[in-house]
Amino acid sequence: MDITTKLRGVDLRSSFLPGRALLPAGNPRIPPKLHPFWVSPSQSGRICASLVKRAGFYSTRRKGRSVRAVAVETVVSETETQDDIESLFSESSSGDVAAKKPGKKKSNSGASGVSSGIRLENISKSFKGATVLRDVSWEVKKGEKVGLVGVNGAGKTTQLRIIAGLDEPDSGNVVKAKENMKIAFLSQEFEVCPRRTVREEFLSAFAEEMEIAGRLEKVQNALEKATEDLTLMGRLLDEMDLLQRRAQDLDLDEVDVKISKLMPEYGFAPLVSDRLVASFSGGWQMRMSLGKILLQEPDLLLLDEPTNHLDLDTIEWLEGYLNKQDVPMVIISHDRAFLDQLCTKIVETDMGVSRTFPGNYSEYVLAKAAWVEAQYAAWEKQQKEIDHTKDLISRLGAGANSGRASSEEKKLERLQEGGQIEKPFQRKQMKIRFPERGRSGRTVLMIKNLEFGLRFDQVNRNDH
Ligand SMILES: Nc1ncnc2c1ncn2[C@@H]1O[C@H](COP(=O)(O)OP(=O)(O)OP(=O)(O)O)[C@@H](O)[C@H]1O
Repeated sequence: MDITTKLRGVDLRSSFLPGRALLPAGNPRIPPKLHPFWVSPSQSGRICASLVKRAGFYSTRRKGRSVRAVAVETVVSETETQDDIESLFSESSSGDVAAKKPGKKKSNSGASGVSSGIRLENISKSFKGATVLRDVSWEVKKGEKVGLVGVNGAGKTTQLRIIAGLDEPDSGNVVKAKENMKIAFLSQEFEVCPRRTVREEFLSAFAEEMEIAGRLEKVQNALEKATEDLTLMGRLLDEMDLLQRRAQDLDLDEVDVKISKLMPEYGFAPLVSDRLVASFSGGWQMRMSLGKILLQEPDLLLLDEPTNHLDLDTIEWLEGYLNKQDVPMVIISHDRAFLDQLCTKIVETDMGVSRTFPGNYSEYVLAKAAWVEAQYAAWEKQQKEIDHTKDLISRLGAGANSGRASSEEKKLERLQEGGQIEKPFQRKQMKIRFPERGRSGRTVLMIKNLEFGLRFDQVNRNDH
């Protein structure tokens, strides 16, 4: 039976006034396709007409009496409405604000043995059986800017990904100065949304603050509509109080101030606040991306090739800006001048092994050359000693000198097992020579009476 047909001519808007509907939990007499809202004629004032999609009369028994009731299918189901209201409330309304407070976290500094930043301890990582990192150890502290260098595929990005928790090491630890450390990662692909305005883009950095602001607004709206339901009003007021305390902890009122202060630092005039991100060049989008990251006040900043695709002016701006920050930083860059301007320490990864050199890139190049030289000299000296000992053993042989021969053998064992110095690995430098050639003159190539053809037997051979 089509209940809607039966209702034809009934003006629902005049019959049902805004309000909440009653729910006849699982009443089997209401057709399943009709949403089980029902109101008896005496309760008809409690349904919101704007929500009504279909409705119909039906008979039911209440307290032994047969009553005519109305089944109503609503646009928004009762369950959804109920869920919407419930979604406004925090999981725990105990008001444990401190536990949720970001930025004011309990510091366990010292417990890990790292006062600030992070330390990599014996990190190893292989991909498909190929070892990329072998017992890699180094650290970065507050005020330090570490440049990660190495040839393509040396494992630089892998180290950043392990620090950021995007990859797991096979063995070893990343020791952090505190739990829940905020680690920011600026990669070559700047994370900006082209459809946002500049101000909206910066606002998106305050995800938690924006969530609280949005929830506060929803609770406020719900409160205005809940004037007839005192229980709900009470719950909403409690929720509002909780949210307001969280907003205070997060300095919600300061968000706009922070953005207004930051924009000129990044070169954005107040006038461009409402311009779309899409209308800015890559360099300006990088500024937004970096700005958003630093607005979150990270404990560690990871930068992977930040200067790629940037013009010279923006690179210089970036150098100046990063130089003023004392947040621990790890930078991967093939731009030596950039590393020279910023780095306080260089960590080189070569054949899976890392070595730390104090200073900037140029200082690293000199120190590395000196290290290779010293290492080579030490290796050569040890090789001579090994050869000499071997020679001595073979000459002493058995007999009266056997005692001395055996002590030399022990010495050789010690040299070969424990203290053997590794020969420093030096990559072959590619040498490209362009021989001097005289000027070619005006005519570079002249072809005269050239003929070309194939013999019949050659054509046949090619066919097979
Ligand atoms: N998820 C993966 N699966 C398989 N191999 C990987 C994976 N990630 C990295 N590798 C390999 O590990 C090695 C190190 O890669 P990584 O990106 O860390 O090097 P890189 O030093 O950053 O190189 P580049 O300077 O070219 O960016 C490379 O040989 C790479 O192919």
